Amino acid sequence: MFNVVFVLGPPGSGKGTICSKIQENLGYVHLSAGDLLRAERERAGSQFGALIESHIKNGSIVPVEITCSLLENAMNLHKTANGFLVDGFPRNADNLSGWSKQMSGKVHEQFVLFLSCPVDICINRCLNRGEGRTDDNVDSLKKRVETYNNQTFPIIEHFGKLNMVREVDSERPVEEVYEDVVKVFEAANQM
Ligand SMILES: Nc1ncnc2c1ncn2[C@@H]1O[C@H](COP(=O)(O)OP(=O)(O)O)[C@@H](O)[C@H]1O
Ligand SMILES: Nc1ccn([C@@H]2O[C@H](COP(=O)(O)OP(=O)(O)O)[C@@H](O)[C@H]2O)c(=O)n1
Ligand SMILES: [Mg+2]
Repeated sequence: MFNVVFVLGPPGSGKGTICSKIQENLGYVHLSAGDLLRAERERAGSQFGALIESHIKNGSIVPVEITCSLLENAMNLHKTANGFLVDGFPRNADNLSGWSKQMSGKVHEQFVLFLSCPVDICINRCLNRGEGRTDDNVDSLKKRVETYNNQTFPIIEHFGKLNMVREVDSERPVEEVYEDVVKVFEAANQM
């Protein structure tokens, strides 16, 4: 049974930044759904490259069968991890139902880390991220924020009703955000 923590929040809220610090210090393996999709897009011989790129540019969500299989394959490469940080997933109802279908009985979902940050700040962070991503431009960001508001936030609310959401204000400097995030992990694991 793999321990899983879902990490959600608007684009640019700091999911990747915080996950890499947790991975470094707490023995969880960071799996970014976006990074896995970008790697699959680049993989020679992938039949999904063009489909993935069109979703990424449009800020829409790739069908779960693709994303969930990438996540499960990556988890199987790290069988001894303390747990997995599943970053940027589940982002819509299709993601959630596909995950449940494919992963139930194989994973224990510990909690959802929700990094909350005002959207205007998030957009500025993305525009200054400097990773050369095809979706870090004003047009794509508008669509990504719309997708977040209409599809992802309802998923966070769904987990909220199950008392699974741990919200941390990620508008603050990284060190302060991280300090609070560590407390959440300590409480969950009684470290
Ligand atoms: N707490 C923070 N304060 C200021 N900048 C941040 C903070 N967290 C992340 N960043 C920066 O914002 C950008 C987006 O962060 P990232 O971790 O990629 O977010 P996400 O994965 O949620 O899109 C990066 O350039 C990162 O260095
Ligand atoms: N579960 C997911 C995660 C990302 N994606 C796609 O990948 C894009 C980038 O996701 P990301 O997690 O790397 O973006 P950030 O929130 O880190 O900025 C999203 O806008 C979607 O198009 C997806 O389709 N399904
Ligand atoms: Mg990210």
